[in-house]
Amino acid sequence: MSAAATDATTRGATAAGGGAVAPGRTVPRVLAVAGSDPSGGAGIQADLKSIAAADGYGMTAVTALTAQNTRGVRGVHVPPPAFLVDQLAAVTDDVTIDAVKIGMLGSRDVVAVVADWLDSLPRGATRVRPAVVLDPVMVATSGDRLLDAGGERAVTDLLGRADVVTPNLPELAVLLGEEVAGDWPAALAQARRLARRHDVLVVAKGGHLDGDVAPDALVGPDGVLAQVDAPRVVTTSTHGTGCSLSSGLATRYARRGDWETALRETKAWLTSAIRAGAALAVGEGNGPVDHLADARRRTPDEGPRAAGGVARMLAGAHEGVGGAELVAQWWADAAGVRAQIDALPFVRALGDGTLAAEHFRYYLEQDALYLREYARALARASELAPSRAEQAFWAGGAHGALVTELDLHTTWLGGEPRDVAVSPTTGAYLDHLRAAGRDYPTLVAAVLPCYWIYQDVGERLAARQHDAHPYGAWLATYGDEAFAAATREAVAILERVAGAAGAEQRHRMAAAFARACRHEVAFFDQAHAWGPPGG
Ligand SMILES: Nc1ncnc2c1ncn2[C@@H]1O[C@H](COP(=O)(O)OP(=O)(O)O)[C@@H](O)[C@H]1O
Ligand SMILES: Cc1ncc(COP(=O)(O)O)c(N)n1
Repeated sequence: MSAAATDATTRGATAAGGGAVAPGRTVPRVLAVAGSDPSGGAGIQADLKSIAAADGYGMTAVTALTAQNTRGVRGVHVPPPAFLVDQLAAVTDDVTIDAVKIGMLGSRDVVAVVADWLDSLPRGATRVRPAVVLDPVMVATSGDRLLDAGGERAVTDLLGRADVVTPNLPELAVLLGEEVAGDWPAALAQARRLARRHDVLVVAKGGHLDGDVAPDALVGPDGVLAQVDAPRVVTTSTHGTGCSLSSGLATRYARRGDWETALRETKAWLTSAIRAGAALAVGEGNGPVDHLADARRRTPDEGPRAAGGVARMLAGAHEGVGGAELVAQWWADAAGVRAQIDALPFVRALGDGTLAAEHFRYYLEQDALYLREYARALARASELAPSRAEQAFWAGGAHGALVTELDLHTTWLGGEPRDVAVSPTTGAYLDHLRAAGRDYPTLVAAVLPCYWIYQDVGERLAARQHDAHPYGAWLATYGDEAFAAATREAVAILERVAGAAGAEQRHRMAAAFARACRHEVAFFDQAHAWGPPGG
């Protein structure tokens, strides 16, 4: 590659994005009012894991105990409803609740307790009423009943007390007194009828339909507000998907304040959790999803439980897996974070042109700080590179970051970047690059996601460019072929280095790569998480 082409390389511009809790806001305090599943995949157990995966603080008021596993429900015990009253009062008297998820209720008496409790929650200006997501659980994935007949009728009374309701298709039909929808348009029409009848938002879920796509949609009284599609995962690990979706949604709404954003982020996370479920090898029937799969990948070097990519990668080290195969696995394991980036408010607003100027400026200023230090990491890679070609490649990348890219920032910012403070997100990413030190393979793995994820997300953003787009010229830089070529070359270097590395070294590389991917998400989200309010 020519020096000129390398100059255009590092990244057409920058990255930004998330996961972290926004400043000034606390970790959302989320209460699940639901039943217990001792096998851990559904009910309050799924809720606590989902809330944790969404960075929330989880609490539970237990409505019912079930004796169930992945194969079916053997028994249901509903404790005296008066004790649920006590549980709800104990939490409410002491804790400000940001969001509530309601799941299995079991019986009509329990529904009545929950209805009364919802009515007692604060309204008005002094204490903010929590957001309420109702998952009207009636039947388990195994086909067993989880709500008695009287409860089925009573649960309709709860609909008007919720902000969002998340029925699966059979539950939607029961709530309307209609036949189960046979296709997606019929499901959307039913969701709209339910939304109208009870003045509530409905999440229509396509999990029970067939086809390559598993669609979900946020539907209001006037129709579909947003449709969120995901690839349908071919798996039997779907025990608890409805519980997990609703509690993840409640937690993310408490943080984001926007149902569409919360649904997009929750769907991206859940798809990745469903994909990872089979590897848990829990049970013989419909197994659970792996709620914490992303978190495990984020810290693959921090514990013996490291699963998924790292486990496969370590196995690969013994089986003589080649560098290209290994790197392909790391990239496949990053599918979840790539979906998360696509779903971020910053990235969506940049794509559709509605991004607030203050948020774009915040991002550019942090990116300028990032690029100065990123260039140092690339220069260090150049210094350590074993061959002249790799030495020249990384030196070209460092030059490109300092000159081509920072010039671009200066143009967009209308002058040299201001002397702003390094944000916690930028600082954490830079610390990660510094931590690779003088270990060439780890350093190569740590700097790679900045090329690759940026190029991957950028390809989709570049396609959104048009003449009247306010960020059109910026989006066009994402489609730069020289940058795509540099990314391919960087990946080829990573494959070579991984191929030559031993098992321990491969472990360190996988960890550095996965962690840098997580930092990319946070970087793309940081203007919304830390920046000024968008106008
Ligand atoms: N095989 C699958 N692949 C991808 N997503 C799925 C799959 N099965 C269910 N989902 C998703 O899981 C969530 C729960 O869906 P669903 O199965 O319809 O509800 P429930 O678990 O309440 O029966 C939805 O977001 C749905 O799209
Ligand atoms: C205690 C309890 N609550 C809910 C469900 C529904 O599970 P799914 O999300 O698979 O429909 C369940 N099986 N057990």
